[in-house]
Amino acid sequence: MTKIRVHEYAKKVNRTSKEVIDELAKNNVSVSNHMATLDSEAVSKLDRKFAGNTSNQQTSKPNTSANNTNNGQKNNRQGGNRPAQGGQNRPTGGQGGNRPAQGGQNRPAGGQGGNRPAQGGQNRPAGGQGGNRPAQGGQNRPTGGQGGNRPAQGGQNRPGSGGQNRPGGRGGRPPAKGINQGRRRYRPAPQPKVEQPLPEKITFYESLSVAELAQKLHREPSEIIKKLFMLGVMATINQELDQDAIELICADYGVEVEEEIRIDVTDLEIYFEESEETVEGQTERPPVVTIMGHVDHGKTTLLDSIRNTKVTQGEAGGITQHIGAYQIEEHGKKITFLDTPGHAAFTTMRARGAKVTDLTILVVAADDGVMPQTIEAINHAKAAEVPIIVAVNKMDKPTANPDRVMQELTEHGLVAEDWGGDTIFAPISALKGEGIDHLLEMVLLVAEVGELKANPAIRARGTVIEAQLDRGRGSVATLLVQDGTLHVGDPIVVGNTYGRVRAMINDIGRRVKEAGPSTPVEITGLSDVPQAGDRFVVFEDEKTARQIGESRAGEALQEQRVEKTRVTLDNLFDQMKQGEMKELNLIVKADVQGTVEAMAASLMKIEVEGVNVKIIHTGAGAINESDISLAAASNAIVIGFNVRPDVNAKRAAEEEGVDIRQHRVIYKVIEEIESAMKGMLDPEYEEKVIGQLEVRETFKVSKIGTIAGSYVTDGKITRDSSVRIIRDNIVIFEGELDTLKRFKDDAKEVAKGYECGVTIKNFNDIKEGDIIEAYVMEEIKRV
Ligand SMILES: Nc1nc2c(ncn2[C@@H]2O[C@H](COP(=O)(O)OP(=O)(O)OP(=O)(O)O)[C@@H](O)[C@H]2O)c(=O)[nH]1
Repeated sequence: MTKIRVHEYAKKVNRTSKEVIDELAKNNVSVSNHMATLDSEAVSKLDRKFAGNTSNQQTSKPNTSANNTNNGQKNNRQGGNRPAQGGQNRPTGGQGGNRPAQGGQNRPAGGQGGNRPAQGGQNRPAGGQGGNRPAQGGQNRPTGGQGGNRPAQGGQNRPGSGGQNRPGGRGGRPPAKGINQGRRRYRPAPQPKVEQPLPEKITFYESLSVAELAQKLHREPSEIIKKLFMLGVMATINQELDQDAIELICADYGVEVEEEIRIDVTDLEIYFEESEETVEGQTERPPVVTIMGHVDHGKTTLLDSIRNTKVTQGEAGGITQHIGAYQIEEHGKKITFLDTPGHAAFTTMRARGAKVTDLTILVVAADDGVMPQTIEAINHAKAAEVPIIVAVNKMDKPTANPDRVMQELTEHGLVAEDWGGDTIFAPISALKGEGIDHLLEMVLLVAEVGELKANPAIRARGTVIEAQLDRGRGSVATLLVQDGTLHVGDPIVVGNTYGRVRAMINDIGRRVKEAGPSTPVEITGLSDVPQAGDRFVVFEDEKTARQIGESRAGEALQEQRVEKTRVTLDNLFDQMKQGEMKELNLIVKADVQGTVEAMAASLMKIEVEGVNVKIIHTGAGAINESDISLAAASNAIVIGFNVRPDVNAKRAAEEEGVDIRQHRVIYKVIEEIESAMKGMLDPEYEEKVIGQLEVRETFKVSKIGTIAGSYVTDGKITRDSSVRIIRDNIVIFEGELDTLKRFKDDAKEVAKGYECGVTIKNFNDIKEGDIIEAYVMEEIKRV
């Protein structure tokens, strides 16, 4: 037998040389040092002490892990050291019990370990692991190497044993991560769910989906769906619930619900609403007056007369600038006049929802009496609910007949005070400046009754009177401050534009630093040119103004794309159904007054439940721009009987989306309105050109006629198309397609780039070079 040295034996039994030497000493074997050789007797003595445990000793030494795995599986002592490890040692019934085959006992000692050098040893500083993994490789994986790569195998990883099995081994991998089996097994045991308490109150905006409601109530969506089901509502998790459903569910849980009201900060109108803050501190403000009337009755003369007599006092030649509005002082009280020619501005502004006028002066020439535009003006003012003062002008003229004016106006609902009515009539001569003072006093009187108030302490808000692009100064806008005080430097949003008030000029061309309620001023500093009638609002800082201005500009662009839904006969019924229409406003124009009256009377008789017909204006003569602007402002339909819209009216109607209906037979008008109100208008069709063909050859076939061998140059042609034959840019025939063939077969349609044979019903005179236009009639969807 070969001799073995002390250190060799020590190594073999995994002890230190010193331990071996000590043991030898105990057995009275004396050795000088670790290099000493041992005889067989000494070895057998040592074996009694060490040999039986060789493997144990090896595995139990954490630092000698390289050897450990070899023996791990059959190592009994290991269990003692590491209670949870190893197949044999599984104290937890679940695992061990489930996997009897796993333990090291079942395996030939060392077999596995031998296959898995990489596993236990190097990767697992805790040497015992080798013992922990009897199932690896051996059982499940015949190839040991593989086993080594799959540290999470086996029952060891089961809940409860996992921690023990993985004393930081696996080269630092978190337990079971990245291993499919392991992942599932590591899932903590399902715990009974603790229900979160219900909230006391929830809020919502417009609607909530089932999932959102569940989240707000801290409940599972399935629970909500069940409840809805019990309430007779079948819902899915993404289904939107309306207010009723939300309230029902919340009532069931005893949770309070509140609908959020969100304010659209970009809607400038909201800043015009009175609040406690704005009402408190309100003081009297000057009235804002417009002047209306028939052509040549003296509007401009009156405006000039007032301005010259009042504004220029002390401001000799002061008016260098015309800003579209001016302010005068009468008896210490100010009056603001909107100096806009005619009533165009008045109506455009109202069409845009701006109410700027507190009262209107209706100028009627005493020598001419009530004329069509006088009536229009009355109707405009009435529709806007603005009080009217009648200025009976040209009283200086010998032909003046104020009584006639009074008489005529009575027919339009304006009855003079002297005659028992409540309309103020002021006889004037605009040219001579007579009666102006009295007129202004009357204005102040009406204003007083109106209790016009504003709060000069708040941030300014108001309306654009006019605006344009000035070469030198950029965007220039005349604003009427309606509430608050406007200052130079104020961050401002005007319509869809914004900026900072750079400079302010008042109505007499002076630079001012601030402008209070009812004051017109011209400002510069806007990023773009606003439109007359646009609202403006001052904001606390420039950032807010910019944000709101920019988002309004974006919205405006969007809106341009989606045309405004004005009432038309086509959408009337829908609007009625949606409850948006209670009154159908009509403007009736006809060739002669008699017809106008007859038509108005018949229209008034139309009875359809839910809607009243209201005729807001009638007149003899062509449909003009003023009719359109009144219609746009009042959401009315214009009916023309034997009259047509003039060019401007046509353009305006297109721009504003006003519906004009032209007829020649009275009963047709009545019928159309009535059926529109009942939602029974016949469908309307629109022609849609779908393709174009070029005739390249023709063939005459007896019995069939002329076949046009054609090439589709654009779009397509379908079997049911109507066709138009165009020769030298002139339509020579319009009719139906008879046959459409590709080679010899009938074709349903032939697209661009293909040839086809075409015959046309009742038309054989087709020639080479003719163009065939194919079109279909499509039903127009009613908006
Ligand atoms: N005699 C007399 N003529 C007047 C009076 N007021 C206006 N006129 C004259 O009537 C004509 C028309 O006056 P304007 O002020 O231009 O009338 P308007 O209503 O502004 O007319 P349009 O701007 O065309 O709508 C002018 O020639 C005026 O001089 C008045 O009080 N007496």
